Amino acid sequence: MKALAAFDIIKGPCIVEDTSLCFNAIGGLPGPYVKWFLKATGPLGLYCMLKGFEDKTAMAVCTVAYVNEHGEVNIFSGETDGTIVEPTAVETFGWDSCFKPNGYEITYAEMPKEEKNLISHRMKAMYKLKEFIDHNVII
Ligand SMILES: O=c1nc[nH]c2c1ncn2[C@H]1C[C@H](O)[C@@H](COP(=O)(O)OP(=O)(O)OP(=O)(O)O)O1
Repeated sequence: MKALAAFDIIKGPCIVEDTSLCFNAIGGLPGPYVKWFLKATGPLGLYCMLKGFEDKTAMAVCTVAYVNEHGEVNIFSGETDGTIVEPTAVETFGWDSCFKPNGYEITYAEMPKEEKNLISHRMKAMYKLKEFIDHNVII
C-alpha cells in the first residue's frame, strides 16, 4: 500500500520503509501500530503494557519496499530480537529507550549510533535491499 502510494506520487523507482515493534506476550501487538501507541503513551507506556506479563521479549522489524520503474514491488525485512525494559534516562529516537537487543546490557538509546546501526532491524533490511540493488538494478 505505502509502496504503491509512493510510486503514484513519484512515478518512478522509490523506496519506502515501515517499522514494527512486536511484543511476543500479546501476539505481536502493537506491531505496525507502534507509532500510534508511542504517540499516546511514550516509551514508559509501552513498558507498562507488559507489566502483567512475565514475557517481556519483543521483536523489532523493519520492512523496506523497493518499487522499480514499472511499479513492481520487492520487499525486504530485517528483524532484531530483544526485551522491553523500563525506559532509560537517555531518550533518543522513538522507542529506542525501552528496547534492549539480545546480547546487550544496554538499550538502543544508550548505544552510539554507529553501534545500533551495526545490529539494528533497519540495517538488516537495508543490507538485503543493497544486495538486491547490487545484483538486479542497473543504474
Ligand atoms: O529504530 C527505531 N528505534 C526506535 N523507534 C523507531 C525506530 N524506527 C522507527 N521507530 C518508531 C518511529 C515511529 O513512531 C514507529 C513506527 O515507525 P514507522 O512506521 O517507520 O513510522 P513513520 O514515522 O515512517 O510513519 P508512517 O509509517 O506513517 O510513514 O517506530
